[in-house]
Amino acid sequence: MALTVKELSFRYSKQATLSNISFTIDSGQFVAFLGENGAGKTTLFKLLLGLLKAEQGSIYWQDLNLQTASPKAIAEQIAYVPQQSNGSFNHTVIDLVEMGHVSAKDPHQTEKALNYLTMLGIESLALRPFQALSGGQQQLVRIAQALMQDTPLILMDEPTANLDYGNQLKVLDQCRQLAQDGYTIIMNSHQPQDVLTFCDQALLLKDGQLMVHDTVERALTPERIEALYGVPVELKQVDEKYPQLVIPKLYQRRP
Ligand SMILES: Nc1ncnc2c1ncn2[C@@H]1O[C@H](COP(=O)(O)OP(=O)(O)OP(=O)(O)O)[C@@H](O)[C@H]1O
Repeated sequence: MALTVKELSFRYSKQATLSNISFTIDSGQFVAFLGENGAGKTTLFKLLLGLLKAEQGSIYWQDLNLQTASPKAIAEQIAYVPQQSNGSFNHTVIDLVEMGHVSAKDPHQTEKALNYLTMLGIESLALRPFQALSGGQQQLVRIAQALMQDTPLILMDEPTANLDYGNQLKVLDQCRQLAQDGYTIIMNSHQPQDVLTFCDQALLLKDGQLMVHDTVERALTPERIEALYGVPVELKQVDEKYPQLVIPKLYQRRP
C-alpha cells in the first residue's frame, strides 16, 4: 500500500497555502511533516482526510481517491489524532476508546480497548470521565481511540505536544513499533531531534512548497534545518547511527 500525492495545490484565499506538492509514502514507514508555524502541515492532513478539497492534483491511498471517497471509506483506512478535540460530554475513557471502532460491533471490543490503554500505560484511567483528565492524559486517550479504529494509515498532529518527557519517548517508540508492524504513521512535528531519532522519513514544507522528502538523515541537514526555522544549528554524531542536534551557542545559557 502507498499514499500517493501528485501535483497538489490548495489555497484558503489569494495566496497559495500548498503549491504543486508531490510525494509517495510506502506502507510500514514512520514519517514526519516538518515546517514552521503556518507552513501548511495541518492543511495537508485535512486534504489527506478528504476534509478539504484540492484546487489541483490528486491524493490516493492505494486505489482509494481520498478527494472523492466517502467519509466512511476514508475512516476505514485512515485514523486521525488531532491536537485537541472538543466536547466528549461525560464519556468515560473506555467508552470513548471503544467508540474509535468504526466497523460492526466486535464482541472483544472492550478487551481490545483495554489492551490499547494498557499499551499506552493509562489503563488506570479507564473509568475516569475524559473531561476530568489532564491535557497529556487526554492526548494518550486520543491515540488509543485512533488505534482502536484499526486502520492501516494513522495521521497524528503533534502527538507529543502535551506529553511529559517519559510519555513523549514512549509514544514515539510505540509509533516506530507500529510502523515495524506494517502500519503507516505520519505525524506533524516541531521537533527535528525526535524525527532524527524515531522516524524513517521526513518531508519538509517551506513557503507552501515541498523542500525535500527523504530519509531523516538525508533530509535533516543543518543547512535545511536552518533554512526551515531561521536558527543556526549543528549536528553531532554521538554514535554511528543517531545524529544529535546541538542548541545554537547563541541560545545557550551563559555562565
Ligand atoms: N480555515 C482557514 N481559513 C483561512 N486560512 C487558514 C485556515 N486554516 C489555516 N489557514 C492558514 O493556512 C496556513 C497554513 O495553516 P496550517 O494550520 O496548515 O499550518 P501548520 O503548518 O499546521 O501550522 P502549525 O505548526 O502552527 O500548527 C496558515 O497561514 C494559516 O493561517
